[in-house]
This record gives sequence, structure tokens and C-alpha cells, in this order.
Amino acid sequence: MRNFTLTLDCPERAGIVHAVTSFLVEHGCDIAEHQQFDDDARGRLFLRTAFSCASDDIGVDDLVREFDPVAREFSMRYGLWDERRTRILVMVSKAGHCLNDLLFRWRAGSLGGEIAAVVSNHEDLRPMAEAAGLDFVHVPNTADTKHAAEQRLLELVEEYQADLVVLARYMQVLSNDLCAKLAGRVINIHHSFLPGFKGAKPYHQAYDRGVKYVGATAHYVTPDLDEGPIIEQEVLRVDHSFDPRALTAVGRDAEALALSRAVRWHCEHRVLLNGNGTVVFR
Ligand SMILES: Nc1nc2c(c(=O)[nH]1)N[C@@H](CN(C=O)c1ccc(C(=O)N[C@@H](CCC(=O)O)C(=O)O)cc1)CN2
Repeated sequence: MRNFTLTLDCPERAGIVHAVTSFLVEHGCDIAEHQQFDDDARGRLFLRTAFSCASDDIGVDDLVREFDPVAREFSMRYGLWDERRTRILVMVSKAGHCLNDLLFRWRAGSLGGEIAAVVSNHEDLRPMAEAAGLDFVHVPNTADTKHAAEQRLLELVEEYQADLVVLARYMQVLSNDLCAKLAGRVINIHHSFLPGFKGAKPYHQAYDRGVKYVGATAHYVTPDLDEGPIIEQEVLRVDHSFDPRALTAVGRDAEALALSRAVRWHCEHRVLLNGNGTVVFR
């Protein structure tokens, strides 16, 4: 028996779910989990189905070949995955709290994917990565070396066969070209509750504004800084007694939680793009 996941979105019309479930029955498959969302405002249906096939001989390529005619008939965008776990390249700078949380969940088997290596523009987090038995690759990234650094990153994505790049407080802005080459495959944790307080120092902005909650936002990376489709957000209560240092300390918890959830949901194929937003079948 093999396990697969199908996600799709298409223009709303009658017969979509019937077509999908009939296809699965005809191929000896059994549905384990099914979720769908009708976005009436945009006239699109979003669907995720996890299913098993009794036969070990059926693979993703076979299912794609067989499902393509159905997808064309309904103008579907779809994805099909087998049990192979998503391979992750984690990028960091100096702050280690998000990496630490990802490493713990990976070792505990609750991250939903495999961390393949850690890449950084600083040496600070090499001990944490190597203590977890992972390769640590130092790629300096300054204004003069940005292009070379990004070329090296693309090589590392190939070298480690990474499906996903996670910016776990990686403090360099990715170029438009790199964002295009890795579109939909880069998740960033922004250390504020977007759309508030963009940029590199949101906690000082939060302090100056006198907020009562601080938060974090995990989103797909696009060329527009901090504007990508949001996957998950977390907020925590604060008050007037929290200075920027204290706000930063509380924020670390929100960042680690929001990022780890977003990474797990992406790895479990629970996140579908919907315009500049997402549908998340948690
Ligand atoms: N194309 C994108 N790249 C990145 C994004 C993004 O949304 N789109 N998010 C950032 C992370 N980030 C906020 O979440 C962020 C990181 C860095 C900066 C910034 O201004 N960096 C300065 C250098 C700062 C330093 O060296 O410490 C810069 O790049 O000139 C703003 C926001 C990750 N990349």
C-alpha cells in the first residue's frame, strides 16, 4: 500500500468532487482525509485529499498521467505527492531561536520534512547545526557579493536536493531573480504581525507605537519585501512595561511557533495559494 496527497484548485462548477472521488475509486484508492473550501468570492474550489492505493505498483507519475485528463476537463491547478518527505534547506543569520525550534521538531519527527543542511551568512550558528549532525555552509552575503552568494545558494539547493528553503531569521533581502527561480519554495518568518511594522527592526517600531500584542508572520517570499502570501501568524500579549528587549524576547516565541507550523503545513501539502493569500487545510 502506498500513500499519496492530491491538492487542487479550479473554477467552481458541479461535479468536481465526484470526478476526483470516481478517479480514486477507479484506481483502487481509499480516501483517508478530505478537505475542501469554496471561495465564492473568487469562484474557485480548493481541495486536499490524502489517500492510499492498495497496489504498491502505482506511483506518482502513473497517477499524474491518469489524472491529467480530469485536470484538463476542469481547468485544475493540481499537485500530487507520494510519501517522500520534503527536503529543507534552512537559512539563518545570527538569531538562533527559530533554527533551534526547527531542529527540535525535526529530531522529534514532528516537523513533517527532512532538514538537509543549514546555510548562513555568519558563523554564529555553526555549533548548533553541527551538534544536530547537519552540514553548515557559510555563504557571506554583502552588497558586493550578493550575486555570487545567491548563485551559491542555487547550487546548494541542487546539491542537497532541497524542495523548500526556510528563512529562519535570515536577514538578507533575496533578489527578484532568486525569488523567481524559487517561487513558492521559500518560506520566511517576519518578526511582526503583518501588515504592521515591516523591515529589519519591527520591535523598536512596536515599542514606539505602544502595542499591546506582538506577533510574527510566516509567509512565502516574493520580491516585495514582507508582502508574500501569509501561511501562519501568532500573537502574544504585552503591555507598557515591555521595552524593546522584552518585546523581542516575547516575539521569539511567536516567531518559532508560527514558522514551525507553516513549515509543517507546507511539508504536509496543506497550503494552497489563493491570489496573494493562502488556503490552509490544517
Ligand atoms: N525578497 C525577499 N527577501 C526576503 C524577505 C522577503 O519578504 N522578500 N524577507 C526577509 C526577512 N526580513 C523580514 O522578515 C528582512 C530581512 C532583512 C531586511 C533588511 O533590510 N536587510 C538589510 C541588511 C540587514 C543586515 O545585514 O542585518 C539588507 O538586506 O540590506 C529586511 C527584512 C528575508 N529576505
